[in-house]
Amino acid sequence: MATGLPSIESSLPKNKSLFYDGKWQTPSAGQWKETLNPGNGKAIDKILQASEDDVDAAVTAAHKAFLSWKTTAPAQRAAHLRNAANVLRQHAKELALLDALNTGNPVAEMLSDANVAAANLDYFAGLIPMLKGETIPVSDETFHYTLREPLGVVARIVAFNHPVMFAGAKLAAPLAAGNTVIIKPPDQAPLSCLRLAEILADVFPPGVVNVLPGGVECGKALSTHPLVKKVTLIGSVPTGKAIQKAAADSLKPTLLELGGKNALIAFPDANMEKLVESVAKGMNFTWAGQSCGSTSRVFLHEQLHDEVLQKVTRFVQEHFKPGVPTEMSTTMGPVINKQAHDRVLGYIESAKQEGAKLVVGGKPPTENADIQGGFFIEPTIFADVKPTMRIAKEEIFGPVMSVFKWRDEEELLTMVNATQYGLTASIYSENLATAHSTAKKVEAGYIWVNQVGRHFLNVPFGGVKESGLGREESFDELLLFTQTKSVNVNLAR
Ligand SMILES: NC(=O)c1ccc[n+]([C@@H]2O[C@H](COP(=O)([O-])OP(=O)(O)OC[C@H]3O[C@@H](n4cnc5c(N)ncnc54)[C@H](O)[C@@H]3O)[C@@H](O)[C@H]2O)c1
Repeated sequence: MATGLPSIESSLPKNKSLFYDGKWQTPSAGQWKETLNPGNGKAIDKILQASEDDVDAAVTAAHKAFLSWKTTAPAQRAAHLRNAANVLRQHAKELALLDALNTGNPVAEMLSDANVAAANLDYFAGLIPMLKGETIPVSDETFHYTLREPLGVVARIVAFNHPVMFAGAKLAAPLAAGNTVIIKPPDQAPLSCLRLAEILADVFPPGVVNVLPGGVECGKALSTHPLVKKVTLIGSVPTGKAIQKAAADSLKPTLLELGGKNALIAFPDANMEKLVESVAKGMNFTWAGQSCGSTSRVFLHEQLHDEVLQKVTRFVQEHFKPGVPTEMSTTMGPVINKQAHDRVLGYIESAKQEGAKLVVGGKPPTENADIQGGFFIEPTIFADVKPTMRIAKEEIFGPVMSVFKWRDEEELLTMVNATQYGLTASIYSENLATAHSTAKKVEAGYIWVNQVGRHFLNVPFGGVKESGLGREESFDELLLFTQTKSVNVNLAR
């Protein structure tokens, strides 16, 4: 085990069931699901799964807790959130180790995840005093004002690529606004969320924070339960659509952070050194490309195409080597499971058949004996990609980069916007007029200029088109967990 990290045994959660009403509960149906280590394909443990009845019991408890949490003084709510942030920071290493073990993402890169969640808790704690209403002038005989009120029980369903970062960070805004929360961890990687429930057990009053491991049944029950007043998802477009439909029956609002097929656009005047590193890093090969924001479509102007492609290939070969995820020296992990492995290899095969040029990778690695049995795929780059190919259009969620060559700016923008997705985009140019005018024309919710991949708390994050609904990581997110009540007072004597 690498220096500075706790042991895996001491990090594992002791509880493998459901946490609600401030206690570990025995589920009604007693269904277990095996959870795997994607680094070697072996089972780690079995986790109990929440059924529809369990969801009902948990929501009822969370609703009861809501009735007192919503009237808890703002400063006191903020203190709870800040305590939670401190607890997360204290446990950052063990949580990183659990996520490395259970998702395959390299531990060195996961060390910041609990800290990002903690930063969100602190940020939203700080915003609580900003949840103010307004006075509205109408006439001399009447007085009008608004109150910002919480919604009730909020369900937050999260994806597998950063479990504890998503679970911890996504608690913050709804709790800050006075809602209670049920987290549904990713079914593939629930361990760090169970540990999170253990370490936060005494931080909040019973029923305020609840964690229900489970699969689709649990997610569906949360989306339809009448006492769940908002359902949110970090996940794929098809799941987002299923949740939206399920929530429609009770007119539940949704907040959806979904997939992406994001573009990185390089103009001829881009800074070569910055560009090469960003093309390689923007693909997030470290976690096998499994990030919604990965710039998986790279549009290189013909003047710099060959040089950039050659340099990026070298950079990728030097910097991303598949290895054991729980080792600090590892620079690239596997995909999450066999199904994802087969899907990504299927995309690689389709690209070859459709005439794209395989530049590097394209197969499972064979040279490292320590990772046999894991779901690894070499970092893969295809050049000569055409907009009609499957790898140009569909989210692969694997370590596969598609490189396009462009000449004409209008054609470039048509290609960039020819996708159902619209999450992120990155623009490289030393000419700010070029960069800003391109930023206006690209159909994406979050755009980087001369940088890639970074999130900035306080700057709204979210997608357009089918990449999602609503904005997070900002004041907008806080408001999305409130509703306005208008009070109209008659002043006539
Ligand atoms: N926009 C973002 O911020 C963001 C961040 C990370 C990942 N993602 C996206 O997430 C996807 C990968 O994650 P995934 O494979 O875990 O996604 P997924 O959609 O398969 O699952 C996400 C979550 O939804 C649950 N779920 C599945 N079907 C459901 C249903 N019918 N009703 C309710 N819940 C249901 C799952 O159990 C899981 O917890 C990619 O598309 C990726 O781009 C988006």
